[in-house]
Amino acid sequence: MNAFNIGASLIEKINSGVLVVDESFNITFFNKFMESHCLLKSKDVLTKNLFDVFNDLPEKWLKRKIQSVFMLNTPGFSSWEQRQFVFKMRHARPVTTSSEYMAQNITFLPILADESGSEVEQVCILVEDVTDVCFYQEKLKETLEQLEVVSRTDGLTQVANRRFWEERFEVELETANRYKHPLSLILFDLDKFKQINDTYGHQGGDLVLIEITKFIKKKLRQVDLMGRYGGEEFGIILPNTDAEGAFELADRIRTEFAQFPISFGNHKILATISLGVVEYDPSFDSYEDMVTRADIALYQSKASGRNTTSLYRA
Ligand SMILES: Nc1nc2c(ncn2[C@@H]2O[C@H](COP(=O)(O)OP(=O)(O)OP(=O)(O)O)[C@@H](O)[C@H]2O)c(=O)[nH]1
Repeated sequence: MNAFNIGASLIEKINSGVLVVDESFNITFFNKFMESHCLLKSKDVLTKNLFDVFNDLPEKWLKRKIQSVFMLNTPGFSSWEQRQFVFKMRHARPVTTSSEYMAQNITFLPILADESGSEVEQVCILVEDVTDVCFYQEKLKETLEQLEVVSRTDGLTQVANRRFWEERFEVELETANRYKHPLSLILFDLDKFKQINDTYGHQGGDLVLIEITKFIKKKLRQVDLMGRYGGEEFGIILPNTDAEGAFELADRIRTEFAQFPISFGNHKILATISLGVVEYDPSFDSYEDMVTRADIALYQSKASGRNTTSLYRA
């Protein structure tokens, strides 16, 4: 077998698509890979126009790509990240991707009329199946997104953890300061939570923390952000909300939660919360200043018998 025959036989057997077109986009070569993945026979497509055989190709884009190889005598490339596939072929991988079609890297190679010359006679289109790469990239992206969510979420209650909540608080405070928008903070704490733990065990206590956050989440707007500040202490940032609005929301949460029985085995737990509310004032130096003031108001609520809402006043 001479070198030419070896080459021809290899091209038929490689696990990539090889298709050659002339300057009028007529197909002059179509290998076995293309035949089996496109369910077409070579004898039926040879001499036919590429865009008649495949009527769902991105015609304008593909013509430009092929023409530039003819004109410039340099290879061209298209990655699956730019265009997931050019030839619509189903992939046969035992994996689930977001698309049922084969992800492809496409290389466009010039074929010269004469090896010593520079006139491009035909263009070879090499179709590489990269469905696996695409699948693992998607998985990696998904995992990174999940990791990001985990890194800013409190594991027990699924609200923002303290670090993320404080970061957002700083941003909201700067925004309120710059645009002179109101901003309020509610700090709340479960009443006699130690007693709840002592009566129902830690699991009962954990359930109360989960249920209170779920209960409150439903009452907040999309832009509000609840975070776990400490063990049984939580903060709610309320952008574009003044003291009056924040107090009204806080007290509504308090009264409604006090009447919300939490089922724990055969028990119904009725817990209450104490709350402290503060509105941002430009004299505050930082979000910590605001937390300190909300904490003073929260302390007042505890001191006046718990299950109370207090507004901080300078
Ligand atoms: N189950 C459970 N308990 C927690 C968690 N974090 C903190 N605690 C408990 O919360 C209790 C807080 O007790 P205290 O600070 O004495 O406050 P309290 O009993 O709520 O009393 P007041 O705040 O004064 O009404 C402690 O017993 C902590 O162990 C948690 O994630 N799960």
